[in-house]
Amino acid sequence: MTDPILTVDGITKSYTAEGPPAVDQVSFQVADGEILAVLGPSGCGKTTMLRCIAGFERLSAGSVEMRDRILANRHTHVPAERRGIGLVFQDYALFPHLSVLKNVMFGLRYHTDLPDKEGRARKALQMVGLQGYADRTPHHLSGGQQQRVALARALAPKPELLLLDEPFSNLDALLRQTTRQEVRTLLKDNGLSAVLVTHDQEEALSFADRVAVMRRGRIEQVGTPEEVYYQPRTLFVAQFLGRTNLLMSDADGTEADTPIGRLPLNRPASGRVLVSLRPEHLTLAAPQNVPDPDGCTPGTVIDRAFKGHDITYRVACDSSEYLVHTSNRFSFQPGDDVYIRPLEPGVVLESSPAELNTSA
Ligand SMILES: Nc1ncnc2c1ncn2[C@@H]1O[C@H](COP(=O)(O)OP(=O)(O)OP(=O)(O)O)[C@@H](O)[C@H]1O
Repeated sequence: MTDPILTVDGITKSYTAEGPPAVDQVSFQVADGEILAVLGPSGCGKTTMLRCIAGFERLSAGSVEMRDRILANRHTHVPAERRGIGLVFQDYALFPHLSVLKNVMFGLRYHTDLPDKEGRARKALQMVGLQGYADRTPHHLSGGQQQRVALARALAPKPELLLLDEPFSNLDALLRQTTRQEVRTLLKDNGLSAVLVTHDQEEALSFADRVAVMRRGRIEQVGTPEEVYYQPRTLFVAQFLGRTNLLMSDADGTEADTPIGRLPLNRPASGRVLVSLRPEHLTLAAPQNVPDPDGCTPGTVIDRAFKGHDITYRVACDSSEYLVHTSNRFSFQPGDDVYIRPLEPGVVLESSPAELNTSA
């Protein structure tokens, strides 16, 4: 990693003396200009972690550093307004009676010595493409535009780091997609570093350069979107990031016997292991197109979900069901006999097969 802008080292936050901490020994770094998404289900501690970095919560343990400056540890707690961090929340928290420009200038309230606050605020509005809206009040803007005003307010003080807490979740589906694309482009064009917290897998995968998957106060895996999606380390990550096929398998080195035949593995393993295969890593073929069924498993199509550019099939093989995601060039109907064939190595999960029923 190039020089990290943010180093979070073993931070822990307990609200109560009993029970597990809300944030439990979380460590990660954010590189200069990087967007990191922290992805996890409701209640896993994402907001608490962000509030610890922002300075709204005191740490129970660990440290937060920005560049070489300690923001928080056992002895130090730099107040939020002196951390040089910009914040954008789910509810834009704009003042309805103030103009867009005044709302953005509010972001500069601690910068008492700044000579031209209005000029700075207008530049921030320009960055988010709202220079023509300075005199309007927020309720004359769409949800996406209001969120961009909130972003301009956070950007006006020129923070070194932006923290984004579910910033797109109040927007409807289409606006959410376009707004997050615009915000990503804006962050990238300006070389800004950001931490986004979200419970939305698609948002994390499409918005971030790296994704940290969080569960029960801990980070379970950090990697590029492709790594966490295609090479999940645990059952939780495999299931939280999308649909997957879980195969109880017997591994002997780089291969395993699985319910759908012998399969190469992404890493060597031995004994009883749980193997994950995404639906798009399986394909189907009609029996007449499979002269040599070696490496294929016979099955029957149970149902299909047509999604325009692709189709997801549910296929029964013996007593198990598998999901198979194919392009719409291969079309089968419920009841069709098919062969199911893996296209990629199986991904060995660190989770024990016994966790299969207790992974929530
Ligand atoms: N101020 C508080 N006092 C006591 N417990 C809290 C407080 N804030 C959060 N918690 C608890 O800490 C845990 C983590 O909550 P947090 O809001 O950080 O999770 P989250 O992942 O952001 O969830 P969501 O996506 O639903 O906001 C939860 O069990 C929550 O009830």
